[in-house]
Amino acid sequence: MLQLREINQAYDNHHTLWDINLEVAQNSCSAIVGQHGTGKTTLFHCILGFLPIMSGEMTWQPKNTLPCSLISLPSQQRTQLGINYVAQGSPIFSQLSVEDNLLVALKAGQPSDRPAALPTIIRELFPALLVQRHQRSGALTKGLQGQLALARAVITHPKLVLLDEPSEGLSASEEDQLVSIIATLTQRHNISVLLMDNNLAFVRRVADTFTLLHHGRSVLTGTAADLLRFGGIETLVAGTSTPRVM
Ligand SMILES: Nc1ncnc2c1ncn2[C@@H]1O[C@H](COP(=O)(O)OP(=O)(O)OP(=O)(O)O)[C@@H](O)[C@H]1O
Repeated sequence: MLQLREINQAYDNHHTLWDINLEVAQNSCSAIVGQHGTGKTTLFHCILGFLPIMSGEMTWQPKNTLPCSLISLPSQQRTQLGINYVAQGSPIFSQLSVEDNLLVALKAGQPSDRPAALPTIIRELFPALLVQRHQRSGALTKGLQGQLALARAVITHPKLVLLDEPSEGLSASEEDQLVSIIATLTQRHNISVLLMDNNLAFVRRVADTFTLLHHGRSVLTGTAADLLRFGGIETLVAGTSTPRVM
């Protein structure tokens, strides 16, 4: 549904992304891994339209629609096409209740005369948030704040959601919940996921495919099972070795 071909990007004269190819399929979760400063955030920002690219093509084609190029579209139009984003650190309105956080996100995505009730996707995927719906959001655990940020992003049924380091700081049980939520999003709700995360154990559990970025280049792609086959990815992602596969 999203296809990137030969994407190049530079901050002034600092060439950051080099000939990046990437595909996110319908009903799938894809992961980008790579050491700090290798260009993961920059790539996300190019997809979201926050940053211009120098060259390359980005084609958007959800199921049963004609392909369109994202390149010339401003970020707001990309959101309207169904591309949503959860930035790092679970961005929420911490002074508002859980329910108000969700309703604000819902109202932002639909005409104001619609009744404001929490949709099924929230009831089905985030039962723990419903239990705490009157709680001040800033008082939630880190894991539930992450769930709330994700719930805000999917409440309007986007087609693709980009997640920045979603497993960061989660306990084992919070990570289990997130794996299950993402599987349900992709398989039952037709919302594909593109995430960046260097927690490779998490990536193996949650993703169908991965792309390894190294110094702004995609040096390895494969299925999540392939992550186990290639030795040394942990040290590469941690920045303590150089890639053997180019
Ligand atoms: N606004 C900016 N202006 C100039 N250079 C930038 C800017 N943002 C990032 N860079 C540079 O671009 C390169 C890629 O940074 P980026 O943040 O995309 O990497 P990352 O893989 O997301 O890193 P991290 O895992 O630490 O978030 C780095 O060399 C960084 O210093």
